[in-house]
Amino acid sequence: MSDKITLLTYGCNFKCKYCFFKPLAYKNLPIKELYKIIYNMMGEYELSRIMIAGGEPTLQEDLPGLTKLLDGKFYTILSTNGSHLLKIIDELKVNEVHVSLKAFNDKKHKILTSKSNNSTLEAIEYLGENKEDLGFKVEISTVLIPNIIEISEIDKIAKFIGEWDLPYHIIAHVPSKLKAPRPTKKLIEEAKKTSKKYLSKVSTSLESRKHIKGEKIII
Ligand SMILES: C[S@@+](CC[C@H](N)C(=O)[O-])C[C@H]1O[C@@H](n2cnc3c(N)ncnc32)[C@H](O)[C@@H]1O
Ligand code: SF4
Repeated sequence: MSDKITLLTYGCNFKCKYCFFKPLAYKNLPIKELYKIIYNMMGEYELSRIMIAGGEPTLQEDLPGLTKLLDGKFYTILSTNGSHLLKIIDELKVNEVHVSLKAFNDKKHKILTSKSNNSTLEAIEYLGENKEDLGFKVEISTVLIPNIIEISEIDKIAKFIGEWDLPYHIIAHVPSKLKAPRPTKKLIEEAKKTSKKYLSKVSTSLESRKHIKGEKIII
């Protein structure tokens, strides 16, 4: 049993063609009730880390309130597409924020997600400029998709975030809706090598975050 759970929030403002998030059903829970469930699980399962993802968690009105309730009791990681992050950033109480930048080229971004990357780039710029004063760690990530988001795009993203030397995580595409394959180990290693030209901290899904098949907790 892992010490980490992922809270999946419902709804998203992007329509990423490759997104593997498939909500089958959801419950509308007041944050205090949700917190009570999590708190009870903490004792039972030795939980210490919570990832808040989705869907797009920053669209949930009471996300800052939830992070305040979790603050100090759990190590909390927010996973976001970054587009609404600046609207709530001052109210968040989290330990890490992971921003996924789907593409640097805006035309590509619009084709892939249905939205411009302007607000995500703005959020990353803010995180970079203020990284010493944020009070949480930051990580930027990109899904490497053969023939769609390739080395040239990773190179542009790494160069952009290189200005602030933000930690970068390269995620291997998991085929779901989009019929593109998984990148090969060679391609992932090449993407890492390219990013290392600009960044001191680059990780890939080859090294971390393996999803354990069949292990699910549903609230
Ligand atoms: C499902 S999203 C939820 C959080 C937020 N909406 C976002 O996009 O960052 C969580 C992470 O999964 C990644 N992701 C989504 N579909 C994927 C796929 N088919 N293969 C690999 N990663 C994927 C996203 O890029 C993001 O980094
Ligand atoms: S922003 Fe995140 S949740 Fe929304 S469609 Fe894209 S990958 Fe899926």
